[in-house]
Amino acid sequence: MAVAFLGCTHNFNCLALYHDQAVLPEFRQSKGLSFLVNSRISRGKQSRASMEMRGSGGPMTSDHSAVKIPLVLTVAGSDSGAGAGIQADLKACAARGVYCSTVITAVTAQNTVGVQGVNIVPEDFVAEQMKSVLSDMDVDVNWPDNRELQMKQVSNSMAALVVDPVMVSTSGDVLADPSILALEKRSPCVTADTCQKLEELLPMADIVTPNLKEASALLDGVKINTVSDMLSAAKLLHDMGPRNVLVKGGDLPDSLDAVDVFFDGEHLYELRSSRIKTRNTHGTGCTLASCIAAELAKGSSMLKAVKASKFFVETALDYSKDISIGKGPQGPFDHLMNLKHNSGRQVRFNPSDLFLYAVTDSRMNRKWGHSISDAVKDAVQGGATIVQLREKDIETGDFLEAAKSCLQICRAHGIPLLINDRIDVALASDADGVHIGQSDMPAHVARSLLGPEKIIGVSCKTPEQAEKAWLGGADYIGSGGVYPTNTKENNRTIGLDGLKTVCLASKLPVVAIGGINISNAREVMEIGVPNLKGVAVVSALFDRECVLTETRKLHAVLTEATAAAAAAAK
Ligand SMILES: Nc1ncnc2c1ncn2[C@@H]1O[C@H](COP(=O)(O)OP(=O)(O)OP(=O)(O)O)[C@@H](O)[C@H]1O
Ligand SMILES: Cc1ncc(CO)c(N)n1
Ligand SMILES: [Mg+2]
Repeated sequence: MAVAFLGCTHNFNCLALYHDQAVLPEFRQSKGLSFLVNSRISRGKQSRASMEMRGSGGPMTSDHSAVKIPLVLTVAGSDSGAGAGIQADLKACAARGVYCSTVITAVTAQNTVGVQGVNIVPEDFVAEQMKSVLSDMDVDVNWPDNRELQMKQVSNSMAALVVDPVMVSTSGDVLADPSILALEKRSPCVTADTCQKLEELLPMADIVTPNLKEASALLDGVKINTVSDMLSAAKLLHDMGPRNVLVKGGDLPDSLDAVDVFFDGEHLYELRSSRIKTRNTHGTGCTLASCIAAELAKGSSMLKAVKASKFFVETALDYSKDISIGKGPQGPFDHLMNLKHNSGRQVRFNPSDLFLYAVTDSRMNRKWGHSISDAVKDAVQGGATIVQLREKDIETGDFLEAAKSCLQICRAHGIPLLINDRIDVALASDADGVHIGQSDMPAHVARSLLGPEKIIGVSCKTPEQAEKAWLGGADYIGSGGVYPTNTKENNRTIGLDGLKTVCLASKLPVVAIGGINISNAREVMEIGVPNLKGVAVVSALFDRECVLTETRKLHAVLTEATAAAAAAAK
């Protein structure tokens, strides 16, 4: 049968799924195995441009109303503790902006202590779930009765296939075959038959992602204790047929880094990230695999998907390193990176605070004989909705004193005060947060220092920087220079187009910055993207004799521009 996925209008929907023995009945021994099938981007049907457009919220389909969403389907086991398995896949895909449907192959009774039981879903019912999803969710599949044809159908209709050969978790729990669990988790924990059946699947995979124990099991028990062993294992696994191999080194003994080895059949890559010191690593493997699937579904190439996914895991582990869920040795982590926000933060950042964003400049204040606190007072009274102290040539002690007095002014008006770059000054003064640039402290480090309640803004000129800011836990993006400016040396101008590109690429609220004043603020607000929340200005307010008057004028321009935009949208 002609496979509709490749030929129909839906062909830039990508599906990822874990296969299981229900569609591969001959894999009976491997009941607990889960396999992830993914998008065929690497096989190159879609144009990258169309994938990117879809990833950013467009384009519309031919009926002009529906927004196409990248899809992932996982076929895997459920983890009642919700750190790994299906639950990890759902959270990882949600965090990556991809829809995930789920076919459940096994239900585990599991928590942070370990796996207490496994209940296998009958093969027929796994097949029924597959049929329900595949016959409906944008993959136009004609579902055959014959199991072998079903397997072919699934393989053909997916854009690519990711196989995560789940057999042994980091906790040491055996997930490959329930009969082994009943035998007190003895070692070797994976049956030869399981490996043999998996071998049959590998040639179909676009990538296989074993951890150290799983790689060893697939290679007849070969010892993998060093990075050099991992490199050899990746090559040997590649000989078993998958297009790409990722040997995950989360459990590598005595390793200061978290090292994974990637092999595409030609080049070997050692992918290193910092090893986060935390008990909360349950489900890193599932998360990595589903994140790779999600990135592929968005149109990424394989290596880029793997790198982005590794960075995602590292960032989420770092964010979650001090959360406490469960009493056992291996806790879950927070894929969406907002649990601490919700439990701790009293007043969440309000994006409308970005409306008129005043950024101070000591040189200008000196020129006009204004003290920092007088300048801030005038800006606040004139209608500034947030203030940032950007003091480049001031002693630390003076900066702290200025921050404290400005904080009193801002608090009295109920508006936030941010500190540029200096996390120490923000902490010492108890300011509301910081604004950081690309060469300052990375957002995720700032977040871990400042905790969940402080506001973090990051300057971004590109969608890639915006993505990193979001992953790092930023609350907003400052994007520019929109126009040329003298306030900042060597600052590349990105123009209104560059601003719009960053806004469209991010879910975060954005404030425009760079050369904005009362004569051009209106055209900035008129670019017509909902997450552009306001303008940030320096000289338009502070390189003027009367800060109060200038702020009032700019406030009026912005109010008019937003009212006009709202009327036009109706
Ligand atoms: N402490 C850590 N800090 C940073 N990265 C880590 C850490 N632990 C694991 N990783 C990364 O997480 C990913 C998953 O690797 P791991 O070897 O733990 O898989 P796994 O054993 O299949 O996971 P699990 O069984 O816990 O779901 C890899 O990219 C690995 O480098
Ligand atoms: C259901 C399930 N799948 C995978 C893993 C691997 O972490 C786990 N612990 N539980
Ligand atoms: Mg692990």
